[in-house]
Amino acid sequence: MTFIIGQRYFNEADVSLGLGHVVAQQDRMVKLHFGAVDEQRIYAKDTAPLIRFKPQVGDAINCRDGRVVMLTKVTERDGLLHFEGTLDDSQPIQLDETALADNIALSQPKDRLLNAQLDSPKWFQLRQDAAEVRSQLWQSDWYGLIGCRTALLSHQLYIARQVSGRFAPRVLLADEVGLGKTIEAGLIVHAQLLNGLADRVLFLVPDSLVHQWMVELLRRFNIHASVFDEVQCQALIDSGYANPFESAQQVLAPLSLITESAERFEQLKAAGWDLMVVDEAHHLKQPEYDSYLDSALMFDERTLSEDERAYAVIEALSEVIGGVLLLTATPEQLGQRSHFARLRLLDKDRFNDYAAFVEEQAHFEPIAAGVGLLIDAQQHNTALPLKQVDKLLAPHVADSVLKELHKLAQAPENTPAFILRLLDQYGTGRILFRNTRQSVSGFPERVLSLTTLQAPVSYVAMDAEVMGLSPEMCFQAQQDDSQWTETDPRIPWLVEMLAGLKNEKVVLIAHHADSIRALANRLREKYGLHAALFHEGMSLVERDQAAAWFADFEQGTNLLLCSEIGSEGRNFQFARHLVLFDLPPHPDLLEQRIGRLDRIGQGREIYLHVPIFNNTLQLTWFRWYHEGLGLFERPNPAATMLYEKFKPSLHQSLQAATVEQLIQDTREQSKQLLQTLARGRDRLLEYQSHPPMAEQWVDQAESAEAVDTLIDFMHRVYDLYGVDFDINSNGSEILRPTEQMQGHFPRLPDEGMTVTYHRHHALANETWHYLTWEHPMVSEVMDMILTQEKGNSTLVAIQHRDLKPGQLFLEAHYQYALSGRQNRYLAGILPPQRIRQLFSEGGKNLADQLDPITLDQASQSVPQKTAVAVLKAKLPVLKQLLQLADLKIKQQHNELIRHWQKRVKRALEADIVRLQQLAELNELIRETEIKQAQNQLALALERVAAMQPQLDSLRILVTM
Ligand SMILES: Nc1ncnc2c1ncn2[C@@H]1O[C@H](COP(=O)(O)OP(=O)(O)OP(=O)(O)O)[C@@H](O)[C@H]1O
Repeated sequence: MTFIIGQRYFNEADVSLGLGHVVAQQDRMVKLHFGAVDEQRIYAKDTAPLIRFKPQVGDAINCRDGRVVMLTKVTERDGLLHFEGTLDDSQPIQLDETALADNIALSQPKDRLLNAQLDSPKWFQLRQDAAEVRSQLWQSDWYGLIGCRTALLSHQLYIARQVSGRFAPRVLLADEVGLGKTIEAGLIVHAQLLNGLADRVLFLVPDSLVHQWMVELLRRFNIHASVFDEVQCQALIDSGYANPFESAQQVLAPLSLITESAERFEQLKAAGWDLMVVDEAHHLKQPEYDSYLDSALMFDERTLSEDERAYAVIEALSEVIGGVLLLTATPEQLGQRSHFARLRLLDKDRFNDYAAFVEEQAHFEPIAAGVGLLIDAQQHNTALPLKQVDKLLAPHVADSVLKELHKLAQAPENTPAFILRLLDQYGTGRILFRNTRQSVSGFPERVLSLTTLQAPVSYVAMDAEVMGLSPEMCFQAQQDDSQWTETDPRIPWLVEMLAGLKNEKVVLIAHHADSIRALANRLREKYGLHAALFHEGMSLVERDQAAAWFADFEQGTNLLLCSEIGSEGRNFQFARHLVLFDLPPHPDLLEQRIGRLDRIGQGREIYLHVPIFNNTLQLTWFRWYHEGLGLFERPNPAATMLYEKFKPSLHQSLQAATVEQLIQDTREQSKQLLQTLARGRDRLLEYQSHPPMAEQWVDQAESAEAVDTLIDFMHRVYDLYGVDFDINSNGSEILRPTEQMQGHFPRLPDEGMTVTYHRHHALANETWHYLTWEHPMVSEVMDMILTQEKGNSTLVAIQHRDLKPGQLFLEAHYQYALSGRQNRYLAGILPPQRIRQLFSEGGKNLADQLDPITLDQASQSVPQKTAVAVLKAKLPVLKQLLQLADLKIKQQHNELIRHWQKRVKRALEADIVRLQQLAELNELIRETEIKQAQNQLALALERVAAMQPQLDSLRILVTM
């Protein structure tokens, strides 16, 4: 489309915005102002959902100054429409399209009906059904959460539903490795986008995960995030963008893009975002230095390390961006204090005192115990132990909560709601979510396969402490000529093991990229083994190519050699053998490594192959990880705390007796700590992140999918729009455009496409499009149906025993819809309202007596010629009935608006009261959240007051 400033367009996806005009355009973007709702919107030119408004000679058009002009001539000059016409008093007038009113309605069912432009009843029916379905979708709590290509897993659905309904949510998603934080974040973003709670979303991820994120967002969530790197930024600047980040709505960028360039950071900060997602947030390290937010110092390399700068830029961004999702599987990797620092990014006021934070955790235990007793009683269907619970809670909760507890004696069915309230008010649940393997079942067994090897003489000669956990690196640093790969026995051990595993895929991780490079050379040169490599010395594209080569089961390699960066975020669950070529220097890193294979979708047991040198520090660490913490069997939530404590001893070369003591102490303290955590913090976190009732949500979500209704609806759409569809026996359908197609059909490529409506097929066949009520094709089809004129005027015959033949009725459907930004969220409370009127020839409104279903069932189509004849014969009476319909709606208008305002007030006030109550008890409720909710209410009431009826469709019914 070519856009000229001043041209007038409708947004076909939201006609309630009124008639917009082009105010600016640049390269691929166009900006419109919609005067009726005073909003600016920016669109990509090639996908803009805009329809040019082109009135014709004979049309009466409304001008901005309120005058109405009957058009006698329409011409185009320099891209703008010029009109000649007459005013009411027959005065001639000339004007151009810039003078048109902003609130012109798009479809004109009245004109079409009176001009005998009648559509078949099928079109009318489709239009009514689309309006009904859309209204239900917008009211559904599941809208945005069940249309993604993901299995419906209760722990993810629960978190996503909790978070996605909030304004500007700020949370830490901290599920254990591989439990689906990316999926949870994707669901939250998707639902926020669909519900109009966010438009501009920024994803900042480690360099090595950019490609994987891009693919997951697109493949699972239909989110087309634009990937930004330095080259892309420069290209956009060269093409005229002052700020490259303003060119796209959803941006995915490596965090390094802004930590390495002050200019890019400032641009990103100025680009305005609703929501920011930061992956692998454990890398953010709060600087100790005070004025680190000073932008001149932030980028001075002498002041901050890379991880500290990462923290500083995210802190600066989180001060200007409302919604923030931080993702990390290992929140405590750098210790409790650094965990606290990340919570501080989400809420500075709340997390300003570390000592208080630590102290607070101690009170979680009695509350968790109380919640536990209630949940147990629920699950086993036994009497609620109210006295016991009262005793536990009384010292820690408000009196109002205890009162509610006592009421459960009379109304035990309110227990689940009470538990939720308790969790909501007395934990970190609103801000921190963490699911663990213990609370989410179905993970594979881990099988440890340990091989102890004699260290080569050259290693033994080195000082154990200096040698550390990667002896080969230490050796190499001291040698010029000989290579460690020539003597290291791990290599022949590896080759032999690989030979035994034949066609299995194997991931090998070592701490250093140099170890990986040397190992790859040796395997290739001496043994003819070609492995894929994945390390920080490679470009992002090279890494993605290597991962893809490894993932290819037909022509790919079976061995992937990764440095530690391969141990984060990547999906390698198609493999089940992991070689730990060395041990990482932190228990969380070990968990990250194992998590590449031990993640959702694994399905089979995984094998951990660990070669360890006797008589080295490696053995001490192995025993400490294994016998002390049990880390090769399952994650250990106490590991970080114990690491902090025992770190000094672990780094020393130790006598055998001291090692035994160290391991015994670790084991005992781990046991105690785990028990304490399981009673307090972790238990509460577990309930908050995945309460038992979440299981039922999966069933609810499944029934909200309404797959059969969708299939029926889409089949009618294909029939009417001329799209060819073939149903296959494998659960898919093939859609193809045809010559008979009625204009453009959204998202249907010329070559056709394979689709499925079923989740299990969609998960198994990633090349098929997964059509759901939330899929862009389906949403755009509904937009198309509801905004085009087709189906807004029809005539049918009806045969019904209660209705005498020869009568005529006029059915008019008016629609009231909210307009403006966030209308989707409000639309959840007040979806587009349809007012139906049904008049007899005598002007009696029979809408309540004759419901639409009865009429639909009794109706038959009428040949076009007959319909036109009836219409002509009844024109005078129809005109009167149309006037009557308008009059009636005007009479009801104020009453309707008041009624809807009450409804909106009731819903939004309940939210505000709940937040205020929570704020008294739980500091995690932010003042801004309450203010936002109050502003939202004021805005909503204004929006409701501004609603105007639009005549949507008309049907004439003639009885036989
Ligand atoms: N609901 C789901 N449906 C289908 N696949 C899923 C689902 N949840 C997770 N997965 C798959 O499981 C793997 C792990 O999920 P994800 O990457 O979201 O976990 P994570 O917690 O972010 O992992 P990490 O801690 O390694 O960053 C991915 O391959 C993901 O696609």
